[in-house]
Amino acid sequence: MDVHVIDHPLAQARLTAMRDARTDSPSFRAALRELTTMLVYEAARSFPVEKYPVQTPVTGTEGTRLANPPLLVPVLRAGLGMADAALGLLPESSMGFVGLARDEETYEPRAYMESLPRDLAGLPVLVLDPMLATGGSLEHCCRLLADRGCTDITVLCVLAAPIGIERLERSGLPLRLVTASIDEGLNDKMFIVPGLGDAGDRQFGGMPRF
Ligand SMILES: O=P(O)(O)OC[C@H]1O[C@H](OP(=O)(O)OP(=O)(O)O)[C@H](O)[C@@H]1O
Ligand SMILES: O=c1cc[nH]c(=O)[nH]1
Ligand SMILES: [Mg+2]
Repeated sequence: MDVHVIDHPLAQARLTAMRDARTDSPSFRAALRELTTMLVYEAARSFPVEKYPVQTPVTGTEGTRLANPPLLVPVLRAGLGMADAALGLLPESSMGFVGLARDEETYEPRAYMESLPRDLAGLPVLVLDPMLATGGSLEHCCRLLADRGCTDITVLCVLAAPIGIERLERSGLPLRLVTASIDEGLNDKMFIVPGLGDAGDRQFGGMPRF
């Protein structure tokens, strides 16, 4: 599996703001939006393009556009904070939604929402979820996509734990990963260390569980 870490100084500065426990929800959401713009920008570097004629005020020339804009799939809740920034860079894209909540005892994902096109053959998908911890949630999401015929999945994360990356690798699913960091590991509650806490709660409120 191709894993790409975005170590640009501006991306790392936004990530640091998100890690900082003193960062409040509005600033956390702003840093996530800005970091998502950078992750999407880098992930899109390899997207196929097509040429088409455009007229400038001076003359005719050749323009460039994405040949096949991806479907965007934020994983609720935490991925919602990446959706608007991704759509801003990819305005031609459509959006599907997957709602998953990790069980606090088994750490397995519980699916509560799924709104996706029935047939994803030929359509690349950009999955948005800031956290790859055990990998259960993203494996579940990517399997839903592959079951609908998707063969080209890019997962965008803020943080990835090595064990989660290994799980996605073992899944054999057709995906690549773009992340701002590969962290050290997980604690006994399966939170990423050093991490940033619960990405959903830090954006939208909730009780700390780590
Ligand atoms: O790799 P995993 O061990 O499966 O953990 C990662 C998942 O945990 C978080 O969601 P959470 O279940 O906390 O739901 P939320 O977004 O509603 O907070 C996160 O956004 C991922 O989806
Ligand atoms: O560290 C973690 C692990 C899973 N989900 C989160 O939001 N944070
Ligand atoms: Mg959460």
